[in-house]
Amino acid sequence: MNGRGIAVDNTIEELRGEGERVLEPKSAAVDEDVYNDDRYTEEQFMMPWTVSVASGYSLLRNPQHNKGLAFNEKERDAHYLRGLLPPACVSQELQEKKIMHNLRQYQVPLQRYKAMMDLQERNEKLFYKLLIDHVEELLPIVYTPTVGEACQKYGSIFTHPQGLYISLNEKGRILEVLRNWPERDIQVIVVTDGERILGLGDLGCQGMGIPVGKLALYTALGGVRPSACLPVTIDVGTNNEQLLKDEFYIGLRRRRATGQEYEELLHEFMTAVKQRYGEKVLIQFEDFANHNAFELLAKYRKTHLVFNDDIQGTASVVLAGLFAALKIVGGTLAEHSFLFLGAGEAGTGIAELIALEMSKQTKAPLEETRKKIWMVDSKGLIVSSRKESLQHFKKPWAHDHEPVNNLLAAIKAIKPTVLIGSSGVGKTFTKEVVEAMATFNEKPIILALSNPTSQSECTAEEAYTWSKGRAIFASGSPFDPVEYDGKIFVPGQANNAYIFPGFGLGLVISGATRVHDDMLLAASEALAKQVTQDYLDQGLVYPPFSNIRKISAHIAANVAAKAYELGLATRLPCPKDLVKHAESLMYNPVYCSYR
Ligand SMILES: NC(=O)C1=CN([C@@H]2O[C@H](COP(=O)(O)OP(=O)(O)OC[C@H]3O[C@@H](n4cnc5c(N)ncnc54)[C@H](OP(=O)(O)O)[C@@H]3O)[C@@H](O)[C@H]2O)C=CC1
Ligand SMILES: CC(=O)C(=O)O
Ligand SMILES: [Mg+2]
Repeated sequence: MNGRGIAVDNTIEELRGEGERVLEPKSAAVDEDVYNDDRYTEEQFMMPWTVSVASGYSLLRNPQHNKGLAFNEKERDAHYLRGLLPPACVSQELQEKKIMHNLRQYQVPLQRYKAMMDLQERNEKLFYKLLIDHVEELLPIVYTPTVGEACQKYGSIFTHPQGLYISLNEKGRILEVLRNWPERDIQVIVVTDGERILGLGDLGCQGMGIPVGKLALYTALGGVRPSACLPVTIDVGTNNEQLLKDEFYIGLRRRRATGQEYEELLHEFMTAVKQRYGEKVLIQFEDFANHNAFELLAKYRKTHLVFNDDIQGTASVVLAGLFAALKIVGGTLAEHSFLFLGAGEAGTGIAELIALEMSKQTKAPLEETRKKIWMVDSKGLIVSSRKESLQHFKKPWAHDHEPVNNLLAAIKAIKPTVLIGSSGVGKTFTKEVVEAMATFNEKPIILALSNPTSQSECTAEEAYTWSKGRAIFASGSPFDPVEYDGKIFVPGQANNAYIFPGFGLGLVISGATRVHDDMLLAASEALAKQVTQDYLDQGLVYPPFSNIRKISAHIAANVAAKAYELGLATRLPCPKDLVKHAESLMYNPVYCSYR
């Protein structure tokens, strides 16, 4: 809020008590230095004045309440806006039309990103209205792939802070830092430490673009109120040499803290969050490196409402895509075999959920169903002879087999029906790889999950062309439809953005206190049900994002139902119609009328 307010309010009353000067608006003549700005120098201390009643000039600069030219005549009179706006009064629809027109003039995606972030800071309702009404066009801007570039350049494009930065400097004072955030009723926190931002590696403090983007989707796609969302970046340093040398870098200039120093900061954060916001705040871990991600999830899932989007959200979205894909290619999960390129958070998280679902369907033990799933990491196929040296999360996937040192050889040896890319390395599904998949599968299922687009294992065009139009393809970042052999192929977007907004909404509306794996399965089923025969006929295994709010309501309802069934819900009794209930609670960014 701007410091040149016209109202005297509680804040000022408090300051009055502290013996500070009081603003008297009536005396604010233009030639008078009422704020004493001229008098103060950098060496002297002064109070940063603010007002808390949003009216007049400060109302126009309050993103939650600002409507810009959409303030009507009555509101302009009642709220001291006369003269602060040009005479035209316009509708929200016209504002949307204008912004879309302006956005489309920008050729560079990053310019669109900046324009969207500026809008979010200026007029929140218009930002969300735009995002909801133009979701397919704007998702690639506020989310992958453009958000990746924004994080890489965050320091140079930084104009105003978004979210909460908690660095090692704040150790011992994290609760105090949380109290600095203006909102008290937080329902969802997305937190990163910036170490594995998409497939772009360690971006340190500049990873903030990800929690900000994910939470924008929580609101636009899942209907969680923006004021209930808190983006957090934990800055423990960065090992990215380029950023450490970059004069515009916004984070701590030190190498990453590890071990006890890291754990203590994270523990203080987790404790402070519960203390400040209670038991039912959802903490979504996002884009942590795998050496921390699995441990954080295992440690805090017993004491907090936590969800790792990369491990669990991705698993749920891929399983949903597989449910739909099986309707096209036939067979049950257990009748298929799976090969992953990349055995990290995404890869092993997906594999574990597939194995769990297979085990539920066939009643076979998990150790058996896991044997249908194979993984290749940077050292080749994960096999028993490597077990000793493997990270703990890879061990369940070390099956008996000769060593195989590359993907193509592994495909030829395993003959999978499903190939999933989750290595973060682009262009790894080569022509030979896709052709090999198409040799022994009539309809190979190929998912190139790595983000952003530059890291995608292959493009949609490559998948369709090299498989001669036979691949069932989806990718983490979006690709345009492809024409091959006179037919249009529409690739799906296998991205956890389908899951986490509805999943989180389900937890919030049921008042869930813990996340259970069965809730992930419930989310997958709900999403897969939204893939109609029409979409399947086009080879689409995910519904279009244009229906996402309806989809999210169904996911939320299924997740909430599971929470009630498992006795993990606290908002009792369970509403009769959970879909309607979810829909009724979704944030709707239409302008309010001001008295
Ligand atoms: N579409 C979606 O919704 C999501 C997509 N992703 C994307 O998935 C990617 C991976 O994320 P995540 O699993 O968290 O990352 P991790 O770092 O946890 O895992 C990466 C894995 O890839 C392996 N790998 C790296 N390079 C190669 C290579 N050249 N050949 C074979 N394997 C390799 C690594 O092997 P090693 O262990 O040997 O180093 C590791 O097993 C990212 O691009 C991310 O954006 C992630 C979450 C959701
Ligand atoms: C989509 C996502 O969460 C990732 O790429 O990390
Ligand atoms: Mg992620």
